[in-house]
Amino acid sequence: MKIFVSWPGYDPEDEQTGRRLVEAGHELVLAPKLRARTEEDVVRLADGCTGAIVSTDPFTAEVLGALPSLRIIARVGVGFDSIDRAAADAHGVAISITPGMNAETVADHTLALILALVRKVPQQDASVKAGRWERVGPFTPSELPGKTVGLIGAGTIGRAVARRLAGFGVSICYFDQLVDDFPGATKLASLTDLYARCDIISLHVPLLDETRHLIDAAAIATMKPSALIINTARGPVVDQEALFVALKSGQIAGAALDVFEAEPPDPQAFDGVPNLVCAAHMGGISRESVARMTASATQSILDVLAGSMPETVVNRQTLRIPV
Ligand SMILES: NC(=O)C1=CN([C@@H]2O[C@H](COP(=O)(O)OP(=O)(O)OC[C@H]3O[C@@H](n4cnc5c(N)ncnc54)[C@H](O)[C@@H]3O)[C@@H](O)[C@H]2O)C=CC1
Ligand SMILES: O=CC(=O)O
Repeated sequence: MKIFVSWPGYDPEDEQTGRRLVEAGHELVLAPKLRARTEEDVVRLADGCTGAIVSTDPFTAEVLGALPSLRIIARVGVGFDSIDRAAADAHGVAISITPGMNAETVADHTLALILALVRKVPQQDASVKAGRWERVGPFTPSELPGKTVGLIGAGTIGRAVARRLAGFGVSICYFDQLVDDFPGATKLASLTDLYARCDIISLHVPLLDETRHLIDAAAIATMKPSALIINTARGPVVDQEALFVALKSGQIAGAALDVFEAEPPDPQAFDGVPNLVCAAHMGGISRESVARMTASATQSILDVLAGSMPETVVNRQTLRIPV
């Protein structure tokens, strides 16, 4: 069977991944490395394929309707908001993810972004390289002990972030309707409460209808002027335009974005936006996590196409047509 591969971490010669698929009799259809693929790109490139190993390519209802051979989409990662689950259920397309394989990586990245903001690392880097030696002044950093960190979403990644923060002398609170048991962190009854109390607000929710633009102009207006926002969840959880307006006016103190409303973002959007640290959706990426996730996605493809339904398939209970 033909397997569409657009995940950039895929090595067709690797013994744990590409070679295993070929040895099992499958043919790899390697997508060209594009900055972003449109729905038309996916339909054209994955035409006739039975499996797909992907990152954030759009698998909308239209795309799924146009790819009738497809039986499994293996999402390398955990957030599968780029795949229309209801349409996949209706068309009998299994969606697998790689649970728990990049959570610690995202938590490391979140701490890196928090520390970069608090310690003003990017500004110091630019200043030293420009031949300056500014130690006390506008770039004087702050410190973490004594600060209050608010986690929105206390699932796998939120908790991994909290474990790391435990050594920094901060108070940790969180908002997550589904989580009551979170030793070392205080549950808050509302987001309003969290915005009012926290110095650092870190997002760890999936992108859902109710989390789209969770942080908007109205939410930002209730935060402390010293607040820092860190988004390693999904770009549309934050109203990016409202955030940039707030940073420019000094309504809040800084932000770090690993994810953007459109990826890759238009660099012109950053013009004149101060105290913004950016990364290229790198939260879940490390040498180690890429190897783990790619092997897991490969295994899911092999299992499903051999007729079994592994636990990595998130819609195994709701598929309306058996794969
Ligand atoms: N930047 C990156 O590379 C990566 C980003 N992610 C993103 O991080 C998200 C979280 O991942 P996990 O922690 O593994 O997911 P998870 O499912 O373990 O935890 C998510 C938590 O969010 C909570 N939640 C859902 N809606 C909420 C709301 N409206 N308000 C407050 N809490 C809410 C849930 O109850 C759950 O406890 C993923 O869905 C994905 O979008 C994940 C991996 C890598
Ligand atoms: O964005 C990455 C993921 O694992 O989700």
